[in-house]
Amino acid sequence: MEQGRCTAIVLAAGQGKRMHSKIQKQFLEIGGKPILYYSMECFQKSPLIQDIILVTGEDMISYCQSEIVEKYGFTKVCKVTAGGKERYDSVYAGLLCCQDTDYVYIHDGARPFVTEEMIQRGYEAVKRTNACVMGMPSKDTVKLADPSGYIKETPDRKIVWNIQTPQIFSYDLIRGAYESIRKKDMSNVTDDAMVVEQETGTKILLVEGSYQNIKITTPEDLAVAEAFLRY
Ligand SMILES: Nc1ccn([C@@H]2O[C@H](COP(=O)(O)OP(=O)(O)OP(=O)(O)O)[C@@H](O)[C@H]2O)c(=O)n1
Ligand SMILES: C[C@](O)(CO)[C@H](O)COP(=O)(O)O
Repeated sequence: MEQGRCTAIVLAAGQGKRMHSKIQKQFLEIGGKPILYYSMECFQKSPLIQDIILVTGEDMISYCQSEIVEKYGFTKVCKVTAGGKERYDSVYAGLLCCQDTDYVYIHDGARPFVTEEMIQRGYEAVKRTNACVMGMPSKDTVKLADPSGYIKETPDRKIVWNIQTPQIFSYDLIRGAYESIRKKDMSNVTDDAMVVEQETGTKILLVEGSYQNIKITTPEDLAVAEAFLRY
């Protein structure tokens, strides 16, 4: 069976405000290498991925080119491009750079623990469904709050998942969904699945990621990440 062409869009244009560090978190080091290095390395190694588009801040493009792409030999990178103010602006910038691709893996550069097995699981799922996202069943009980901070509802934990990246879609589907939603208010959009949910009738499959596939967001996540590297 012919293999579909896959492009990874790796997002590294965020400011990392919740990390409170001088350097944007994706460039902070864990295990002696930038956080961004680890997911780039995984997509570089995966035989399923043909191209990588790295999205970063306008002022970090030349740094990424020399200190990430060239330094670590990420030969699959076909474009380092400027992102936008919000995550969804950066995703859209990445989508505009895709060429002749069948599937896109949209991945947070702040999630260093993506694995080749996850990329494989995502590929098998997206070929069947056109849309899938990595996640894990919630280990905690989840409450929905009312505007005053009281519990409004407790969803059945058996159907609650915490969502991760990569989020994987057929290119035409995600590009069309983004084109359509960009004309509207996007302020509630926090992941790519939401764009497909809101703009299309496509059912999106939940695929097991891993409990290690954390998004490095706040300072204590750095200690957890260092521990995972030694694990
Ligand atoms: N305008 C943006 C915002 C986020 N991201 C990327 O999207 C991923 C997930 O976003 P998040 O963890 O929220 O990163 P930041 O926006 O950098 O963090 P914060 O919200 O704390 O500022 C990160 O890899 C981040 O670099 C991006 O490419 N462009
Ligand atoms: C896409 C995401 O990583 C899924 O959990 C998450 O929604 C990104 O949110 P953030 O506020 O941009 O970190």
